[in-house]
Amino acid sequence: MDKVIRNTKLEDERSLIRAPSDLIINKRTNAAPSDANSGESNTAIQEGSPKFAYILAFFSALGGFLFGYDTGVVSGAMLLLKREMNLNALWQELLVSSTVGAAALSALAGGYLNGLFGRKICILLASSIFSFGGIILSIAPNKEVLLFGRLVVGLGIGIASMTVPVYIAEVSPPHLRGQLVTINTLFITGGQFIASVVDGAFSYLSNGGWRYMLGLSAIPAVLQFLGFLFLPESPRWLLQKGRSQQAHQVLMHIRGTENVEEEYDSIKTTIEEEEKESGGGPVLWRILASGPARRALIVGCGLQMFQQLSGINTVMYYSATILQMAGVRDDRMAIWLAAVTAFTNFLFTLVGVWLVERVGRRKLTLGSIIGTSASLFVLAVGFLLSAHASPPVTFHPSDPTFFNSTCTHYGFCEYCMLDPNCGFCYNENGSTILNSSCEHVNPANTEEAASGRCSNTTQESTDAFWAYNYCPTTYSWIVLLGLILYLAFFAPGMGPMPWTVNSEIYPLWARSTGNACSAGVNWICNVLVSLTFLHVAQYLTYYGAFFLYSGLALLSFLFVLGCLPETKGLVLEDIETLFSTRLCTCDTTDGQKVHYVRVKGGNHFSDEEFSNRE
Ligand SMILES: O[C@H]1[C@H](O)[C@@H](O)[C@H](O)[C@@H](O)[C@H]1O
Repeated sequence: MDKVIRNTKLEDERSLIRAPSDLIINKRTNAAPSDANSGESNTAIQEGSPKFAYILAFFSALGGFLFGYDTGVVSGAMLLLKREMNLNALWQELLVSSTVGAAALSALAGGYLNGLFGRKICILLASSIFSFGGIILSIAPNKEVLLFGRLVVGLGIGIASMTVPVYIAEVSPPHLRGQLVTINTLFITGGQFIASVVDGAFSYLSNGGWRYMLGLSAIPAVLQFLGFLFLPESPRWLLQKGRSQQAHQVLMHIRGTENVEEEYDSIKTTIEEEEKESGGGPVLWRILASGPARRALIVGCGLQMFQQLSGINTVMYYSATILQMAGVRDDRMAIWLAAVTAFTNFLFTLVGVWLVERVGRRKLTLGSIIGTSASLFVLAVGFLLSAHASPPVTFHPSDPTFFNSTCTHYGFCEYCMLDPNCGFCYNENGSTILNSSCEHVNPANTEEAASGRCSNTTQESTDAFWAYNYCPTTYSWIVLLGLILYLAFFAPGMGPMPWTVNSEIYPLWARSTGNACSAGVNWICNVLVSLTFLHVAQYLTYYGAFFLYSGLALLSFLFVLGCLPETKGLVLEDIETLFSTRLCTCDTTDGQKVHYVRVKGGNHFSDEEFSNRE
C-alpha cells in the first residue's frame, strides 16, 4: 500500500509534520523550532559516542575481510596447487567457482536464518564456518577435501555478505550509517589486497605454500567470533521479536546515552505499524505484493546485478592474465602486479568511505558509473589496438605432430590466442617478433606447448617465449591505464554502493529477505560473468568483451538515474517512503518530495509508557 495513504490513515494515532526531504535530517539532528521536544534526543542521536559504533563496524566488517580474502586468495594458491596436485582445468574451475556458487546459495538461505536467529547469531555462525573452512583447507590431503573446504568457506561468505551490511546499518546512527556500511566494502577490498600480498609472499614456498595462503583466513575468523561473543544483537531485530527492554538497553549502550527515546519510539512505532499492515504468507510473497517493498527489491537487485555486469570480477580474478596481455611475462611479477591492482581497488574504496556522507549515494554511484564505463572503453580500445597490431604467424614447424592441429591454420596471434587449445610461440629481438608460430597447448599445463620449441624440455635452449591467452603487444600501456582507471572509478561507487543501499532501503520486516535476494543476485551474476569471461572473449574477442561491459555500465547509468533515490542521512524507518511512488519518477521530485516526520509525544507510545518501562 502507498505509504502516503497509509500515513494519512494513521493521522489520528500520531502527530505528523509534512516536511521536504532535505529537512528531515535537520529535524532529526538539529531540532527544528517546531520540534521543540525532540531537541535532546536528536542531539543524542547526533552526538552519542560513535566510538562504539566504529568498534561494532570493525568486528562486523571482519566478515567483509574474509569475503574478500577467500575470493581473492585462490588465484595465487591455484598456481601452486595445480602443479602440486596436478589439477586439470575442470578441477581448477571447480575450486574457484564452488566457493562463489556456495556463497550464492547461503546468501539466499541467510535471509531466513537472519529473521529467525538474529544478526548476531548469523555473524557468529559465519565466523565459525570460516574458521572451520580455513582449517580444512590448510590440512587438506587431496583435491576432494580441498573442494569440500572451498564449499564450506563459500557458505560462510554468503551468510556474512548479506548479514554484515544489515547489522551495521541497524546499529549505526543515521549520519554515520553510509560511512560505516561502506567500511564493510573497504574490508572486502582490503581482504582482496592482503590475499594478493599473501599470495605473492608464499608463492616462493613452492611446497605447501598454498596451505598457508588458504589457511590463514582462520585467524580473522576466530578474532571475529571472539569479538562478537561480547557484542550486542541489533536493537531493531530485538524489537521485532518483542524483546523491548533488551532492545532499549542495547540502544542506550550503542548510542552511549540514555536519551534514545525518540529513536526507540520511532523504530517501535514502525514495527507495530508494519505488523498491523502485513498480511500472512512468506516474506518474499509479501514483498512482491507491497508496492514500496517491491520497488526497493527491484532497485536493490538491479544495483547488485549491474555491479557484477560491469565486469569487476573479470578484472579482479583475471587481473594476472590481463596484465600478461599488457606484456608482463613473468608469473611472479604478474602476481605482484595483481597486488597493485587489488591495492588500487582498496585505496579508492577508501575514497568512497570518505565521499558517501558528503555527496550521497546517488551522485557517488552515478559519477562512478560514468568513469567505469569510460575506463572500460579505454580498456577495450587498448585491446582493439593490440589486436590490430597482432603479430602474424611467420614460422610453420615441420614437426608432423602439428599437421592435424587447428592451431596451424591461424595466420595471426590474435586468433591463435583466442583459441583455448592454442598458444603463440615466438622469439624476440628487441621489440621485433621473430619465428612466430601457433602451437597446441599442453592440456596438463597451459604454461607450455604440447611439443616443439615452446614445450618445457626445449624452451630454454631455443630462447622462445610462450604466450598463452595473450599476444605480445606495444599497446600494453593503454590496457594498464584502462585497468587502473577502471578500479579508481569503480571502487568508490559501484563497488560499495549496492551493498550500502541494500542495507537501508527495505522496511524492517523485509530487510533480511530483501538483502538475501539481492546478495544472491550479486553472487549468481558473479558466477555468470566470471565463468563466461573467457568464452565471451573467445566469441567477441577481448575488445568485444570490454565494449560489451562498457555498454552494460551505461545501461546501469540509466537504471540508477531513474530508480535510485537518495537515502543519505534519513533514519531507516523513513526510507520506505522514498519508494512510495512509481519507479523512474523518484528523481523528478528531488528536493520537493513530501515525507512525514514523527514527533515525540505524538506517537502512540507515550512518554509515560516509557517511564513505566524504565
Ligand atoms: O563490492 C565488492 C567489491 O567491489 C569487490 O572488489 C568485488 O570482488 C565484489 O564482487 C564486490 O561485490
